[in-house]
Amino acid sequence: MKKINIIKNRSDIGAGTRGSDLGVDAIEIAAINANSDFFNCYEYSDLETANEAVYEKQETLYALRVGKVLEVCERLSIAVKLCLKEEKFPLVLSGDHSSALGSISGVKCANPDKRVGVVWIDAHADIHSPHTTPSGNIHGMPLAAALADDNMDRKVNEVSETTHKNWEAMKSIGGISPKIKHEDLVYFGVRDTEEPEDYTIAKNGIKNYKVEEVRYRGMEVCLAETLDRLKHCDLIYISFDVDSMDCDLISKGTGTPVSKGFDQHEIKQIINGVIKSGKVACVEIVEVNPCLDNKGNVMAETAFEVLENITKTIEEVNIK
Ligand SMILES: NC(=[NH2+])NCCC[C@H](N)C(=O)O
Repeated sequence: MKKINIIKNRSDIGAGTRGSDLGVDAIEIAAINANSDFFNCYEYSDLETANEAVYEKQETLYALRVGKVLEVCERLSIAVKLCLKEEKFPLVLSGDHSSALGSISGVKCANPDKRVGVVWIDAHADIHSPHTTPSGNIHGMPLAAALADDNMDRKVNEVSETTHKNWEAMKSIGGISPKIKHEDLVYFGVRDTEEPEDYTIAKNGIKNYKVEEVRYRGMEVCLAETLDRLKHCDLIYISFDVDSMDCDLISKGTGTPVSKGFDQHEIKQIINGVIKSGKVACVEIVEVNPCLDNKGNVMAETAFEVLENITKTIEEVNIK
């Protein structure tokens, strides 16, 4: 059986609001307060961050702190790759969602000949490039980097030479670019996008299982379709951004909260359903921000509930 390795990546510099670096510890505190020894049961590694970059003067306006985000993604990529090479299962807990580029890169670099699919559970599409971003925040860009797709048809920003150089490096972490294909990406819960994102999603026929669609057509049907869409993929990476959940129902403890999302039971069903395919190589949980929680530590508590539940499924599928 593959051993689970928890990678704690307390990096928040890809977000516009500080505090998601504390998300990992908030989840750990949620576990301790629930009398769970979860975090004492698994091997873990702490990734070195570059959060001091928040104090630097910003020159790369359309990819804020890009040099440092690149550094952290490279580090995470190596950690995930090593973990997979050692036949372990990387369970990644990150701060902001820019980290997903590191995890996807790690999965791909450990398996350069394999086709990697992505299930992205999020309120946001995170498929901007520096050329289209409305904010400059790189947590809105990891998928564009993994797909190596700048969406130049919808270019709105003039990017500087430094931004360009670093963004090109982001697209080619580990020397493989692109890491994934558009048809191997499936969204769940995306409901807060900008026009350039809508354009590229439509142009490339990327499927988004909206909250209403999942409820109307049924989870089973949507999961079966997802696995069918990803049938040509050898491996699957699952990214769970907690803002995919309904911020009015759960909590606002995340950088960019959005209403009308999933509840935690639906999230467990999605993640467990995909894990049961036996193809999942890595799962990541991101964007818990306890500084913004309007209900104490509820977002982290909910993330822990999901984490504990899906870990059981990872172990069950592993045992078989
Ligand atoms: N991972 C996230 N929370 N992403 C939010 C992105 C929001 C917006 N689309 C932006 O690019 O700025």
